[in-house]
Amino acid sequence: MPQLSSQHLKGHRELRLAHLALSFITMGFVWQEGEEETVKLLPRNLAVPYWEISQMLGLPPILVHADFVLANWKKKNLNGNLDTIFSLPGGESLRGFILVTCLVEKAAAPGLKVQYNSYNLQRHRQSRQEVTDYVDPAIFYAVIRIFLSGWKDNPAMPGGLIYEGVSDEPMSYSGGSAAQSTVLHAFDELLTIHHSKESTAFLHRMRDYMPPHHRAFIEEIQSAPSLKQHILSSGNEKLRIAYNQCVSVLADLRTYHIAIVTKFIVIAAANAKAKKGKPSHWAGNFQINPPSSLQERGTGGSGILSFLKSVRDTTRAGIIQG
Ligand code: HEM
Repeated sequence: MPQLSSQHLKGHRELRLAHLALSFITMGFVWQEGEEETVKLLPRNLAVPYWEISQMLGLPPILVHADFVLANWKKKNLNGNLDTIFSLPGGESLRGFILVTCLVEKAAAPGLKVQYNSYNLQRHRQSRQEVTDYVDPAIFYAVIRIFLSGWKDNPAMPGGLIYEGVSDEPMSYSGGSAAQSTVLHAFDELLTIHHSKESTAFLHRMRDYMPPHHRAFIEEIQSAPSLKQHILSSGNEKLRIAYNQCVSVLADLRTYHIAIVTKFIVIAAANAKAKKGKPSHWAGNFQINPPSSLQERGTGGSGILSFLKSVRDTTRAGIIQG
């Protein structure tokens, strides 16, 4: 592959498309042999343009949620049906995972506009239910997940990755995760939800994987006068009830997400372990060979269930008592 030049790219859209393309090529290159034969060096013909484009966009040189989901869709036909632009192994399940997550983002958009209310969060929850319809947990666990993994806090790549022609020192970056989605960060800030120190540290680190203007949007909500404080000092019962509804639905959404993660990771891990080495060790066309380094951790690198439960519980603790 010749070394690509980033000089001819014009405007934000072309840069985002280039980041998306190089991210998919990089994840495919790094994880093509599974977790056993991981590479230690990204060749310069890939690393140099990837680094330059990432610098221009203020994004890290790894696949992020803003690539994988937010930029990776196109209209399939005039009816507006969607398709992904780039793919990795995982077939229809991968397509379902990307597009359903994309629809969850879309469902959240009205909630991020001024008419913030619990109805929008309900819609957010409904669209998430489709993950179970379109994504096979066995394929998600054994085939898709590894390609979203990063080279930070990952025992399969403890030394990170050298970006040849950029630096001689290896660099470490977390993998793609919906924890990098702006949506729940924005809801948390709007409702003044305080998570534990450890969870906050992880979630704030995930903000470094967002496009800079997404991060700025969250910070702007954070620095604005507190909605919760206003409700508390107003003594207005209707406002308190409306606020509490929002907090409850956000906590319910997180409970639902925990159920999804249990199905797609915890139960899928147990099933994969039980089948290991057996001839039935196939899901559709894909052989089940799940990465062991990801058994306990999310692709973003978190210790999964304790983190998700803590975040759900601190959300619920935001309720204003009457
Ligand atoms: C098969 C479906 C899904 C699985 C297996 C899954 C798994 C996970 C895992 C393991 C984490 C922990 C962070 C990490 O280390 O990556 C996480 C966090 C998170 N996920 Fe998902 N996820 C799924 C679908 C979604 C969807 C559709 C969304 C919606 C945009 C979403 C939003 C989030 C958010 C916002 C967090 C951060 C924790 C929080 O704020 O509650 N996830 N997910």
